Amino acid sequence: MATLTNGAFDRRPLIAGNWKMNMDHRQGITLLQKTVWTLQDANHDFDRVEVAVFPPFTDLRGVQTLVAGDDLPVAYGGQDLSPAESGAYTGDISGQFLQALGCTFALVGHSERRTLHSEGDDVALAKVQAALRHELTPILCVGEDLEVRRAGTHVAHTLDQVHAVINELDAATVATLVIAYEPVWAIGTGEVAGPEDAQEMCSAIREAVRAQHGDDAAAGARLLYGGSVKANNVAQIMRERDVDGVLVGGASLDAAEFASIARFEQHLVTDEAR
Ligand SMILES: O=C[C@H](O)COP(=O)(O)O
Repeated sequence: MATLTNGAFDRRPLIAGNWKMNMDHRQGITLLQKTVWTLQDANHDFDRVEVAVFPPFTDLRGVQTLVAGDDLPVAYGGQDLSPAESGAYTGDISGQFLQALGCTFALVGHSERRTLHSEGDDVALAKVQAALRHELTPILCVGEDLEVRRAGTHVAHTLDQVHAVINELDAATVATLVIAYEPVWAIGTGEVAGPEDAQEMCSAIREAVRAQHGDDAAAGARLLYGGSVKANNVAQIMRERDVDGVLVGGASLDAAEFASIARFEQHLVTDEAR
């Protein structure tokens, strides 16, 4: 979490909740209401720390109606999108549809897509480009599995995934990109990469962006950590210099827990007071 001397963030922190294949369209509305109400009751400054949710596709229309109707200060996005625009792509959802539903973001290249749907870096690039065509901010997910981590080649492996996308984009676009480092071995397992692991990779990603696209792109790109983030470990992760936010799975299904994660600054104060 890079901060300026006046205490302002130089990149707005992003707390993102990926609901994965949980919460039907009714449950999703309730969860979102509870999450936002909890944050509003705590006077959360949504302009200072951005909050976004990633519901299943079938929830998005309801989420849009709720957010627009109640003027909720929360962003939302698709968990995936098609690399194609329209036509004979059964089961796909296009960036155009997400844009029409008011989405701000689209997750791309999540490890569950890479593993369960055999999506490689070429697909991730095509999806990032599709998102950009529709003014959606892609959140490119990258990271290594346990085998790669044990072999000690995790940095090179993850940077290959990053380069496969950023090398095909211009510097101005990369400056707006969000990249989420999610070590696969820490997703949904309760295993959390240490804050130093998150910093090691986020720093390496930022330097890779700088080497490819220069200082402005490196200063602008927001880098997230994801993998078993909870209220009780978010502060240590967010304290790291190159970590600008977190991508939360399981804990985003609990409104109080996710709200507490979004209010990570409170935990920083508490930790420092100990
Ligand atoms: O997209 C979120 C990540 O896969 C992390 O999931 P998790 O917080 O349940 O480990």
